[in-house]
Amino acid sequence: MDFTRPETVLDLQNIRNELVRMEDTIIFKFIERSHFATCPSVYKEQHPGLTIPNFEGSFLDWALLNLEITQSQIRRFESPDETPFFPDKIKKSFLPSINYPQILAPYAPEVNYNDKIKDVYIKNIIPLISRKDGDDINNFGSVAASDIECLQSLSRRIHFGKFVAEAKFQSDIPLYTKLIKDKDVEKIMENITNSAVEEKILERLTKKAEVYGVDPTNKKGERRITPEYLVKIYKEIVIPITKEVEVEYLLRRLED
Ligand SMILES: O=C(O)C(=O)C[C@]1(C(=O)O)C=C[C@@H](O)C=C1
Repeated sequence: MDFTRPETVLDLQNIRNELVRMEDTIIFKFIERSHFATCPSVYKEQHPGLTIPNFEGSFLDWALLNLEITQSQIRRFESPDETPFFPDKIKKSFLPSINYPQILAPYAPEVNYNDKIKDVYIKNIIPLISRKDGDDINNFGSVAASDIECLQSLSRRIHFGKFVAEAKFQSDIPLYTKLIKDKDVEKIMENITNSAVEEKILERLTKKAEVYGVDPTNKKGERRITPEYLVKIYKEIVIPITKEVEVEYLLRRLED
């Protein structure tokens, strides 16, 4: 997807193709995380043995924040498809800015579901994809590094809802203008929902998890990711939060 060419970015078919490609990224990131135990200590603030000088948050927060500070300096978050977890703490790059054309509405960076994504990832996704319950002291760094990759992939996928929403708005401006003026959240939700597309996604994910989730040379047929869990994560978390992003983006679309 070329963010310097708005016509390609707002083509709903192109957006959906990009979402399909992101499924592969997310599955492989989950498979990486599945080699480790749940490691609850990584997510606790001020955890004994894992306290970080002059820092209030968890080990994961510290790692994610410091990575984002570095990534912001190489312009990661200038790209309209990237949303930081620490928008107030990232820095300006020393590189010249890339002048991306304005594709989304100016308030788009304020539509940020990363706190919710991080919460639900820790509470609901980690228990489904980890190898076993418990801490694994020697792997805290690897776990945090793997979590960051899972979180950034989920965040990019879910916030792509902004492009979907903009494309849908452009495809029927009179309809969405009316619904937005009426603040009719239910009707907006109904209009952005395409159940056939959702079903196709879940069907495809089942197949992908069956193929990618198992090492074909493993005689025991052990699974690294199960189709049921992957479908559950998409059905109950990824798609619903993407739709929340779409609705929040649309509700503000008539702002000056
Ligand atoms: O493809 C769309 O039209 C979207 O809005 C994206 C998405 C998704 O999250 O994958 C969300 C809502 C639709 O019901 C179908 C799919």
